[in-house]
Amino acid sequence: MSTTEHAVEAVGLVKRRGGFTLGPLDLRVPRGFVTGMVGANGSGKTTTLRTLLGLIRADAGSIAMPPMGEVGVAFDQPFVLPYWRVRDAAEVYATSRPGWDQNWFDRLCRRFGLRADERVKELSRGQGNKLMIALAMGNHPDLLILDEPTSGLDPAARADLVDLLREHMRREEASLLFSTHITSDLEHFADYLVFVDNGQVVYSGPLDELVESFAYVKGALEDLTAENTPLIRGLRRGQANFDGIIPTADSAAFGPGVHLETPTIEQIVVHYERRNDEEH
Ligand SMILES: Nc1ncnc2c1ncn2[C@@H]1O[C@H](COP(=O)(O)OP(=O)(O)OP(=O)(O)O)[C@@H](O)[C@H]1O
Repeated sequence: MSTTEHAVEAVGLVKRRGGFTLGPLDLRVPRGFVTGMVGANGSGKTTTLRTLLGLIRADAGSIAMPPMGEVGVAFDQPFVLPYWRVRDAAEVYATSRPGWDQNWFDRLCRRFGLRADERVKELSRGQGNKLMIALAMGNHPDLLILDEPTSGLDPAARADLVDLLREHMRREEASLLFSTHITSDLEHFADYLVFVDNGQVVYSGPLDELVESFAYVKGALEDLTAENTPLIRGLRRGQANFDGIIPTADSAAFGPGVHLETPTIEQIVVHYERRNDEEH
């Protein structure tokens, strides 16, 4: 086991796909913590994860991470064949994953409501996701990389998955990197955040620091001035009011009538990604 403080470290990573370029970007996943990855559709989250894992080849950059057999991986496009039964998928994984724990996999299947004799092609999208997660976790990997693990899951199943991942993370060495569009999955769960926008990492660091560095601002249109308007990211003007986010350091530029509050992650992501009204 490596003693470095990062479970994954990529430097100067570049991947070109059609007209899209990912990077150059640096990415570090702290060992022993939960790192969430957010970004708009097409911003490059899946490309980043696949490139880190060597599933697609990087055009430039260096990547340090454990060997594939020791990493638990789940993508929304399954690595399993449609005519396999759940138990066949487990057999294949058992031969390629050091430390495969069949009892643990069976327990995960029971928890997820998956039957060993069910065929992969007969699973719903959510059940397919659960199977991929059970397979990914079947050998208690130190590093889990999950691409949108909660998509397609109903609210109870989502909450249960987050609980399961929390239990997994109690192990000292466990590290988790996962992408999501459901920012509420990150609240009270992720320690670090990687925010990808148009192929670039625009933030990578502690989640708390990101939340503290922005304020959600809401006020009447007459409170907007030539000085404070350019400070607002994702400015949205309604009939009488506006909202957006600003760097916390710029709070003093807004008068007492303007309401400032700690933003949710969703507010940061939504306002960061949206263009200001006048740019539409
Ligand atoms: N197989 C491919 N060939 C060419 N271009 C691709 C391929 N897959 C993805 N792309 C392009 O790479 C870009 C990033 O896609 P990617 O799937 O990484 O985004 P994402 O952030 O995971 O999006 P989403 O949230 O919708 O899953 C997109 O613009 C897409 O068009």
